[in-house]
Amino acid sequence: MAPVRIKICGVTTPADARHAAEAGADALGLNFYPKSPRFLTPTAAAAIVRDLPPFTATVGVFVGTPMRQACAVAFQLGLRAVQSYNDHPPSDDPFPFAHVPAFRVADATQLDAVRRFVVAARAAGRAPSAVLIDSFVAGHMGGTGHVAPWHLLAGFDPGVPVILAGGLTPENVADAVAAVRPWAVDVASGVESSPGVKDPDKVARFVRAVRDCH
Ligand SMILES: O=C(O)c1ccccc1NCC(=O)[C@H](O)[C@H](O)COP(=O)(O)O
Repeated sequence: MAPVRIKICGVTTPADARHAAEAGADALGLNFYPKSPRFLTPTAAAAIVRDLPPFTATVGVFVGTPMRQACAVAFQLGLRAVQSYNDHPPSDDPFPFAHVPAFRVADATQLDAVRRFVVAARAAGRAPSAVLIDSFVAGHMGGTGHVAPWHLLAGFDPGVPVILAGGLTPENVADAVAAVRPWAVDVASGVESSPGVKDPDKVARFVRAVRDCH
């Protein structure tokens, strides 16, 4: 099995970000959603990006932001990817950024919507680089700590890589990988001591747990 990639989402300080990168995270999420406890201004995000080792990917998290505007922030900061929560394929080409639409899933119908999104985006020449599947919690866009429906996701193949998010922790991530076989895993609250504050020990244990998956 190819190694499962790891994104640590919602880092809020250069020290937390650097530690996650040094612990072995492949990617870090920088959250630009003002209602999130993990929210960053572009200036604060720039300080984080500047301080990272060279080979760690940075992903901008945007909720309801027009793609053109999200790409402008990504361009300014030199981000690798744009994770978006818009409900339809972008009408602007996110090139040169990897586009990762995020979906909050509670039932099988919503997985059909993910498949349809990928087909429509591909037909428009804007296939996503991956899709992020998160749990559905009414009134919350992400970072909820609630587990996604792994049983629905086993064998789910939308035609692009799947990033599994939602309620992952150092303790349950190996079971999640065994059940879903995702291309990557994503965690925010499960490696924190309080909202927006990463716990270095939890981050290191999360990365080790994923690296130990076979
Ligand atoms: O983390 C947030 O506060 C957040 C708020 C609004 C939209 C997205 C958000 N996070 C995006 C992520 O990719 C999280 O890692 C994902 O939702 C999983 O979070 P968690 O269940 O806390 O691990």
